Amino acid sequence: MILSDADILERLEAGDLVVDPLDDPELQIQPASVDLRLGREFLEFQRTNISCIHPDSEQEIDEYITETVVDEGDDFILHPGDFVLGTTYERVEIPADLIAHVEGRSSLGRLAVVVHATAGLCDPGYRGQITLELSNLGSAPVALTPGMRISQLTFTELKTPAERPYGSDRGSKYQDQDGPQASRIGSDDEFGGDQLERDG
Ligand SMILES: Nc1ccn([C@H]2C[C@H](O)[C@@H](COP(=O)(O)OP(=O)(O)OP(=O)(O)O)O2)c(=O)n1
Repeated sequence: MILSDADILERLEAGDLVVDPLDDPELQIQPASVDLRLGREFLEFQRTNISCIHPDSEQEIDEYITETVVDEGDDFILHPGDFVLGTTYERVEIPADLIAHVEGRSSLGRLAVVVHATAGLCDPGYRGQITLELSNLGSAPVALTPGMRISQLTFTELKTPAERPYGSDRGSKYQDQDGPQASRIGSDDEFGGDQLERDG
């Protein structure tokens, strides 16, 4: 079951679902979602210097990325073909019996701005800001203003609460993330072909 505006408000008031800060609930709580705003930090990917990223090398990923913090009153220009990581301004806490989906807003989709390239799921138990995978599929640069409502979160109730919510085991690489976080796939417990060869 997907939560409606009334359900969302009830869970926010109960305190187990957190969206913080929720400065303008009337504007941000939509019929069945909560609009989240864009933060000021961005991780940009260099176009040169690295010929190939090996996902199990966090050093290569970190070398390939630079951080930009947009000054108050300025915009971040997302150029055609760009892919950057942004962050929601709000921090969320998802209780063990809900799963949240990050969706783009139609108004930005109509400008060819995609808010999550692949991953759009916030696990039961997840706490932190949400990293946005921003890309511009259009042919004109688009100015993104920190504070603008950029994405929306929908909530689905699980049949039973998760037994091992996010944060309760040794995965959970992104728990309590603050600002955009680059891929930490290299921290996976089991990674790559060696494991497959051993299994085979
Ligand atoms: N666009 C997104 C999608 C997810 N998340 C956060 C909330 C998720 O609960 C957490 C982990 O997401 P995934 O399970 O999709 O990621 P991984 O499987 O790569 O990480 P882990 O191994 O930690 O589960 O990251 C995020 O910040 N931004």
